[in-house]
Amino acid sequence: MSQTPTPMYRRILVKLSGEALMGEDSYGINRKVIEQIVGEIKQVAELGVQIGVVIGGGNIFRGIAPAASGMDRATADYMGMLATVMNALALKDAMSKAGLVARVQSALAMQQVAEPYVRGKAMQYLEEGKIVIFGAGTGNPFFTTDTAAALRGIEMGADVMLKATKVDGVYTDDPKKNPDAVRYQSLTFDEAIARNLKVMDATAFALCRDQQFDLKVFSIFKQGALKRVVLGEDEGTLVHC
Ligand SMILES: Nc1ncnc2c1ncn2[C@@H]1O[C@H](COP(=O)(O)OP(=O)(O)OP(=O)(O)O)[C@@H](O)[C@H]1O
Ligand SMILES: O=c1ccn([C@@H]2O[C@H](COP(=O)(O)O)[C@@H](O)[C@H]2O)c(=O)[nH]1
Repeated sequence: MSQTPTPMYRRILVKLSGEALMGEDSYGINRKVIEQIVGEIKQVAELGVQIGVVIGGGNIFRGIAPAASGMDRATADYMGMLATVMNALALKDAMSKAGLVARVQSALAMQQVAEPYVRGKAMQYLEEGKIVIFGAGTGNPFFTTDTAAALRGIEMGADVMLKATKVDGVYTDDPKKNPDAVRYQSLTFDEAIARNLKVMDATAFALCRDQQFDLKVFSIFKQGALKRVVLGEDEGTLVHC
């Protein structure tokens, strides 16, 4: 009989790129992709790891995108936050279909659609083995869902933030734009900030650094990568204090 491997973490906060949900499409949520991502998360849930998820909204709307140009920035940011709630609902639906129990909590009040964010309740769900999806980012304009992920992860007492994105780690430059960029095995938050690495915004890096909350960046499109990260195997880039 094969033994269940021991995870490195008891509780994790996964930041899921909204853009990743598009797959090869130019907008929105690709059904196959969301099912595949849920499959990756399920593998980790089956290890008994407690999982919180913050989802981005870049596949639908960003406050700084061309579609928002000419708009009041705060209004555009609220639209971006609403986009993340749409993604959160789609993710919960896909999780339920895959046999996972998940709850959505929103940082913006919309009681007919999602529970409000209540820290104690979210912690209770995690203890019960339910996956908690945090929608609407921080609930404040001028922030990003990366910062929301750092914030919720720290509030939840998670062991680590796992940034599941389209690239397989942190590079010396954006690997989508610069083919000569080289991947880091690990680096410090101070290095990431000083080198202005755009894989995550500086506010999120600084919050992680100040609260000593480690970050792993890895590709959600690489099969089994999330599980390998959770098992402490060599995968992605570690950003630490
Ligand atoms: N130095 C770097 N190393 C790695 N990726 C980088 C770097 N600089 C920029 N990037 C880009 O950052 C992206 C990762 O960010 P992420 O997937 O979270 O995007 P996002 O804009 O926050 O998405 P969303 O808003 O949809 O959640 C990668 O797709 C990559 O192209
Ligand atoms: O705390 C937050 C989080 C997000 N926003 C707005 O939502 C979009 C989408 O989030 P991404 O992190 O880019 O995926 C973002 O561009 C902001 O406009 C926010 O205002 N506050």
